[in-house]
Amino acid sequence: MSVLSIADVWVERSGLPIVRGATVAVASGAVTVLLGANGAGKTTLLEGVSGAIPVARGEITLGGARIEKLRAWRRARAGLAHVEQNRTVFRDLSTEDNLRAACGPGASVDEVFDLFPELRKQISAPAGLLSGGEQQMLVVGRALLGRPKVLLVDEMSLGLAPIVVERLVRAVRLLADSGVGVLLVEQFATLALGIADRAYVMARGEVVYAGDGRDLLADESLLRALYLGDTRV
Ligand SMILES: Nc1ncnc2c1ncn2[C@@H]1O[C@H](COP(=O)(O)OP(=O)(O)OP(=O)(O)O)[C@@H](O)[C@H]1O
Repeated sequence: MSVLSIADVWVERSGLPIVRGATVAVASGAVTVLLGANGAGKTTLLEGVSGAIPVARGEITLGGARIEKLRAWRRARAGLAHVEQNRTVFRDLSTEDNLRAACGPGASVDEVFDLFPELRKQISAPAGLLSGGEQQMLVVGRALLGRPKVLLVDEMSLGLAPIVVERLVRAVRLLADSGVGVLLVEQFATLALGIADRAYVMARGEVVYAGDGRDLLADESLLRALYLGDTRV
């Protein structure tokens, strides 16, 4: 049973259809990866789902309720968290205060420190002085403190060293194991598929593959063909 269901969703930018009829299902307690070449429409789809930009057509259901017409903050309140591509923290606030500002009812900053012990060591440091990887951990941590049902994560690896990306991807897997439904857009395809339950590939605004993450990981030529947008495979 999907906690987030995206059905035949179309999203436009400057009047052009960028996402064309995408259908994606995200289950609780699972990692669903969304792959595709640059410009395929992954970011646009996530922004349509979170409400950052409007959806032109289609249905989005979160926990059984339709959300595609709600404003972004209402979708967030309904349990949808969006970690956007350009990580932003309150640079002058400490690590701890960044987290406290994001704490939802019943949530504790210790949950984030348990997931990312390296942040505990920087508890009093201004967030602007953290490394890129630590700032990304903080962004993910802030999102989880809102107790989301679903976490949309857009290329958290941007500009980070592979070892740090691996660390973040493992943490995302743990979040899913705790019950959150994760939709992960990631340019490190094999790394993401390594923790994924289900995978989708987009090409030129359309979903061209939907299937088991492990199947795709095991079939490199299929993955390559999908990235090139060859929908005949
Ligand atoms: N404001 C805009 N007006 C028109 N087209 C746009 C606008 N913004 C983005 N696009 C186009 O939309 C397409 C999809 O972009 P999007 O960022 O969603 O792709 P993506 O799959 O996330 O790729 P990337 O990995 O590069 O972020 C691209 O071809 C891009 O040029």
